[in-house]
Amino acid sequence: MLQKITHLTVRDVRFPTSLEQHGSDAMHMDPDYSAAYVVLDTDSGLRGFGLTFTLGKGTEIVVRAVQALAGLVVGKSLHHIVSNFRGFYRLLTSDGQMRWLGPEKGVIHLATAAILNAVWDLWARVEGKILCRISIQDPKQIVSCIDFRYITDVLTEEEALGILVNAKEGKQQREDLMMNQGYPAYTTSCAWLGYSDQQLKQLCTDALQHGWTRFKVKVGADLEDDIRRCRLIRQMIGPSNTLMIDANQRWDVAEAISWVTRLAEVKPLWIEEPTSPDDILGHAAISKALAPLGIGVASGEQCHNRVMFKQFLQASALQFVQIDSCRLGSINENLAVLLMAHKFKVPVCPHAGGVGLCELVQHLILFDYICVSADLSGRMCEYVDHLHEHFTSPAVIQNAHYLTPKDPGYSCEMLESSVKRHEYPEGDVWKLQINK
Ligand SMILES: C[C@H](O)[C@@H](O)[C@@H](O)[C@H](O)C(=O)O
Ligand SMILES: [Mg+2]
Repeated sequence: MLQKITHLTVRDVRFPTSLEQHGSDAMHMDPDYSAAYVVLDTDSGLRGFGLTFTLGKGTEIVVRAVQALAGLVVGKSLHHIVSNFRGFYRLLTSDGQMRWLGPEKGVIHLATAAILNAVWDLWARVEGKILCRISIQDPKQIVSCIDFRYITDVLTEEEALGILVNAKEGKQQREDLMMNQGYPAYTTSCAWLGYSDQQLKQLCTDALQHGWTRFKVKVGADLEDDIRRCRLIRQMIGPSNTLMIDANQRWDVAEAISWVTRLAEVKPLWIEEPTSPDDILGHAAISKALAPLGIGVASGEQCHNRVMFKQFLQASALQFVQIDSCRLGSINENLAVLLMAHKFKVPVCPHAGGVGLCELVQHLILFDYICVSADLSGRMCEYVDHLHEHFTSPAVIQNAHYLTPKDPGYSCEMLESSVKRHEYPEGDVWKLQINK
């Protein structure tokens, strides 16, 4: 069976997380974690599920962008797509008219991610495997999914293949380790910017009891508040646990350096998104200034494509690469970034949280460890404890590690009942909000 894609559905699904300021940071004070949620139907009856993450308003624009791309997908067979996955990636990203809307950035790229995530999910389901196991199979197949256009000055197809072939050694032990112990995670759930000190303390106490050892705190709106909150959390977690801070692009370059210098006393491992996500040289300047303080720079959740990541790496502007499963063009583009990060010896610590991001990115980080980096030092994947109950195969955390997923696919199928209730604006949850 060729698994012909007969239909694409896309829905606007929003969760009112802003009501309790979950997810709030110095630039996004009231996010409603949302998704453009894609379902692909096939003639075999099997379906593929994918999504891209948004913050509420504007999700309808991403939905329209997915609809605009749908004609490139419907009617194709999965067999046809995956036998030339690079070509299919290009088809979606290089349409002679629609590429003007990007290229490979912004709404059109988020839409591409949602569709491609669903295609990867379908592929894994057809093979009856969890997603990361699909890509673990054969290095040649992996590189055939990557579009090397614009990055061959840093990574050629042959080099990529070399990295994957070299990493074959010890693969079984790494797979076993992931099965038994899982992938190390950190939590961002304790210290969103809108949380009170009391809430922060309570959540931190609970997290410590559950075995968390790595914590991220939102900063950037008010320096005195940041000093107080960071001292509080450092005091609670003690000197040997890990603390990271995240400013979500709030500062100019000089301001970032002076602000973070004031926070150096709490010994953060990294400052995340100190300034505009497009300012590669700005990040390089900040990295250079903070290196003597032992603070690295992390970014990636709004780094819009592999070309940007290439330049960040070339300019030594990042010490931690934060791939995102919905910002880049799905697994195809993330594979390119994982391989470039490996070449530059920069650890990958993915962005997750939101809605569905933990479910998706856990597959990518497993792939990274098993097939590319073979290394866990300095590496961890973000975890946020919200909205997992809406998925049919939610990410599972045990002892602050992501356990290897079990069900075939890419783990982002939502419960139909949840989708119905949260569909915007006609779902019950929103009808209630709107009528308040
Ligand atoms: C608006 C969102 O919650 C962001 O604050 C979040 O993705 C954050 O930057 C993170 O690193 O988890
Ligand atoms: Mg962040």
